[in-house]
Amino acid sequence: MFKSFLFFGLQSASFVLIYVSLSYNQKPMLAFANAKINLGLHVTGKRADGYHNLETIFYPVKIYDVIETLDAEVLSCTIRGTDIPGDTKDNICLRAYHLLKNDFDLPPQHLCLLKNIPIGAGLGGGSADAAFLIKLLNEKFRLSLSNEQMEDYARKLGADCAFFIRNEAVYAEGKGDEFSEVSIDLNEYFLVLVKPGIHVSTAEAYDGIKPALPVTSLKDLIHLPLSDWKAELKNDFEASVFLKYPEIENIKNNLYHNGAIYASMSGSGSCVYAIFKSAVKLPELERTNKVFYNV
Ligand SMILES: C[C@](O)(CO)[C@H](O)COP(=O)(O)OP(=O)(O)OC[C@H]1O[C@@H](n2ccc(N)nc2=O)[C@H](O)[C@@H]1O
Ligand SMILES: Nc1ncnc2c1ncn2[C@@H]1O[C@H](COP(=O)(O)OP(=O)(O)OP(=O)(O)O)[C@@H](O)[C@H]1O
Repeated sequence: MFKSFLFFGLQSASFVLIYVSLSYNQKPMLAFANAKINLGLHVTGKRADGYHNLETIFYPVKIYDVIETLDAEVLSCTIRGTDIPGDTKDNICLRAYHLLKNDFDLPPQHLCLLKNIPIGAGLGGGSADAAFLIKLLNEKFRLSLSNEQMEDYARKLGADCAFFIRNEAVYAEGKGDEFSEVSIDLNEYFLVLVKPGIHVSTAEAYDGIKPALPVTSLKDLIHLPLSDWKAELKNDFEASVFLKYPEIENIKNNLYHNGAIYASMSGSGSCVYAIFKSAVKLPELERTNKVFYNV
């Protein structure tokens, strides 16, 4: 029910954006920026630049923001949907525009963002918006940037932003922006995301971590059968975040109780995802959380 409502909402919003574009006599330039989850996450060391080294598998999931860019007299940005904390002028979409504008003669744009991906959830929503806008501007203004060049721009905006340029499952290391191929496909499973009403700050979550080298790298662990992931695949953020917010651990336990093959917090939280063999309905979790089915 929620999913069809969401689908209808996104569809109608897209039609409105397309209608606005056409009435301005412009080709509609829309992007659907999806979220990600982390399949395992090891924080392996503290870096001299204040960031942390990590290893993780990024996996794209089907929850979307919608972004449109329109020619305009002056640069502006409108946000609809979920409220984003902070000032609109600091939105990462505007930062992405300015980054490209430094190197290319871009005309002013009106950026429209329909925000749907939960914020402070470990789903990389802000990073996705920025990466998809870079791809959109590259296409609209025929900048001829390669994926590598767009990844270099994205890296400047956020540690996990570069992933969304290619937007395929990858093994990531370094700050989360150095990639190698990994062959993983969860299409035959039913993925569920649970977002409690808790906002976890990424910087704070990193502060709560004591980095350590893993006994076995995720590069190897990820090839274990899915049934072994529960015992082997860990997210290092869980210990400190669960201590502060036991509700998040309860969600993970509830998902296992309901038959999940694997459940984990994504990134620095607060979102928890679960992999099921087939479709499920979780009314108990829906009472106090936002639940996204079949993502
Ligand atoms: C937790 C993850 O979602 C896992 O995928 C990401 O590492 C977060 O990446 P992100 O949101 O793109 O992070 P950024 O916006 O670049 O950084 C936010 C803050 O998180 C901390 N940070 C982030 C990434 C990283 N590898 N080490 C860090 O210590 C830093 O304090 C930084 O100031
Ligand atoms: N377009 C945007 N969408 C979401 N957040 C944005 C955006 N632009 C700026 N921000 C700021 O970024 C912060 C969180 O971003 P984001 O949603 O990427 O974090 P997250 O859900 O913790 O994911 P992750 O840590 O995995 O990147 C918000 O507090 C908000 O102030």
